Amino acid sequence: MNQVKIAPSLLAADFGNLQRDVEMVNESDAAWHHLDIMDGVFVPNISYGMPVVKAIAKHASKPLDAHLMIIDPDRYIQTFADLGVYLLTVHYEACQHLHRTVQAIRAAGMKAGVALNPHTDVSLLKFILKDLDLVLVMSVNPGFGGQSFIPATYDKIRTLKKMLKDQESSALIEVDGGVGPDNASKLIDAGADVLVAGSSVFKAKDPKAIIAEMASVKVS
Ligand SMILES: O=C(CO)[C@@H](O)[C@H](O)COP(=O)(O)O
Ligand SMILES: [Co+2]
Repeated sequence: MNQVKIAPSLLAADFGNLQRDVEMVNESDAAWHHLDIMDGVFVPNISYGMPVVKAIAKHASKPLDAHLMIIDPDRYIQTFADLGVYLLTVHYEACQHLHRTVQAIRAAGMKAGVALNPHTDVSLLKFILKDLDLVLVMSVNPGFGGQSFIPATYDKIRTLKKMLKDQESSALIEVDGGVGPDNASKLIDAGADVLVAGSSVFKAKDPKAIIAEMASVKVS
C-alpha cells in the first residue's frame, strides 16, 4: 500500500514571500505543490495566472499539481504543459467534452485529473475512470481557502474507491478543502491517496511539522 501524499495548497501561502514558502514545501515531507488557478467565472474568485505559476515552477523541486477552476480549460492545456505542470486537473462541471479534454492533457505529456464539486455525483465519471490518473473530490465549494470541510465527502470517497476497484483503475483519489491533521486519518481510511491542505499548513506555526504529521498517518 502506498503512503499518502500531501499536497500543500500555495493559495494559503504568503505571496509576498512566495519563494520562501515554495522552498518550505521543497524541504518538507510533501509530495506535490498544489496550485489553484481560478478565473472569477467558474468560481467567484480570481487567484493567480501564468506569471505566478512560472515563478512557482522556477523554485519548486516537487511535481506541480495544478487544479484549474476555469471554464473551457482546453484553451490553456499546452501552456500548462510548457510551464512544467506534472498533473493537470480540470473540473467536470467546466468542460463541454470532458473525454476530449482528458485526452488532450495526456497528449500534452501531463497526467490527467478530474475534479468534482461537492454536489456532483461520482457515478458521472463511470465511463471515463479508466482514462484518468486522478479524481479530485472537492470537500468544500471551490473558490476559496479556509472553508469548513463537508462531512458527506467521506461517503463520496468510499463510493469512488469501490468504483475504481471494480474497474481495476489505478487512478488516485485526492481530497481538497478543509483538510488538516484533524480529519487526515479518517480521509485516508475512507480511501484518499492525496490530501490537499492550505490553511492548516500555511497558517500553522510550524508548517513542516503539520505536513510531516499528515504524511506519517498509517494507511491500513
Ligand atoms: O481548491 C481549493 C479551493 O477552491 C483548495 O485547494 C484550497 O486552497 C484549499 O484550502 P484549505 O481549505 O485547505 O484552506
Ligand atoms: Co485546489
